[in-house]
Amino acid sequence: MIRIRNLTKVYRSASGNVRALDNVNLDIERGDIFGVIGLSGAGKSTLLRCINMLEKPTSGSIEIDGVEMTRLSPNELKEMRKKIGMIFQHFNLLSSRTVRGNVAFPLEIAGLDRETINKKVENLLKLVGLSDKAESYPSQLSGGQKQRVGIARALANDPKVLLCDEATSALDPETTLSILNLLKDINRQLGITIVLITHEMNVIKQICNKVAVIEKSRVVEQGPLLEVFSNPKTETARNFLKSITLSQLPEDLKDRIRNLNHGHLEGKIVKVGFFGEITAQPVISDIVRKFDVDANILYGNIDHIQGTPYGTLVMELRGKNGGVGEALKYLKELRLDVEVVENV
Ligand SMILES: Nc1ncnc2c1ncn2[C@@H]1O[C@H](COP(=O)(O)OP(=O)(O)OP(=O)(O)O)[C@@H](O)[C@H]1O
Repeated sequence: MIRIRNLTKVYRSASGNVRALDNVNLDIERGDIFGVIGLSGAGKSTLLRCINMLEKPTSGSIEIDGVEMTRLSPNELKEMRKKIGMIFQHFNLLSSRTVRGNVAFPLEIAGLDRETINKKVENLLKLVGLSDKAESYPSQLSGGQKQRVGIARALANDPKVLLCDEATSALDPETTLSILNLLKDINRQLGITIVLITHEMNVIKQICNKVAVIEKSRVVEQGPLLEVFSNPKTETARNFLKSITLSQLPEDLKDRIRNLNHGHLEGKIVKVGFFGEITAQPVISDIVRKFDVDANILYGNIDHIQGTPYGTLVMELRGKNGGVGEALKYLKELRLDVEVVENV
């Protein structure tokens, strides 16, 4: 569906050149919800904006449905852009138009007749759950409602692809979830391919089936979500995974750790992040047996990404003759994320 080859983008300015994308290759298939994750400045927005030619690539190829985007004439590009909807972090709505007027806007530009426009707008507002807000102005809407208008407007010309530029970054967690669920429904119901960029692993885990990790202008990992995060090969991917596995610990845990009745054995409080198959292995009883340590579980949580478990475990390990150190080494060899919270 979208085939990107050797895409390079260099911004040139008086203060010097910035290579925002360096030889990027990506394959996005029809029906994918494809997430691109990376830190600030990695090149995510540039990549998204190159897909619909809002930024002109310096070199390389972008094919959408077999059409080479970099070779289109201005008129051909205008037509092709109708097939590519886009939504933005700050919604980019027209403040002087009502919700209805905003959604109708691309249809008016496309030259459709009033009756067709009215009908389409009605259906779109129903799809995004805003039928009762048709006559409201953007300033009268919440962030989540504004993004719903953005989505309805992006879908007006029946696109095949929807590009989402940090679409939930300005929203609270609950609203984020409702917008992500709406995007998932749209993907399923209308068969629209979605490409989204984000710096938040929580967004990726919620809806994407495939992911690319972008680091300093290059795609360093890509593939099915579970494949990439079951066996992350780069520090960047590992850190994104840690952001959900080694998640925030409860406030009272520190007090509980402080109040533990410390014995005379050497001990450590360790936080272990796990993802995937490893949860099926009896790692705790393994370390107890192999290294003659005591394991006291202080906290644990478990969640699922597409049926695959992941989570965090905090435990107190105590032992003698270096047993705790050996146990930690063993856990790391199993590719678990291990962090020593405190020596006790
Ligand atoms: N118009 C521009 N002119 C010059 N440099 C630019 C321009 N747009 C982006 N850049 C630079 O290109 C690099 C990639 O920027 P880009 O916005 O694509 O990253 P990003 O991953 O989307 O970051 P963020 O999450 O902070 O938006 C950065 O170093 C940025 O400063």
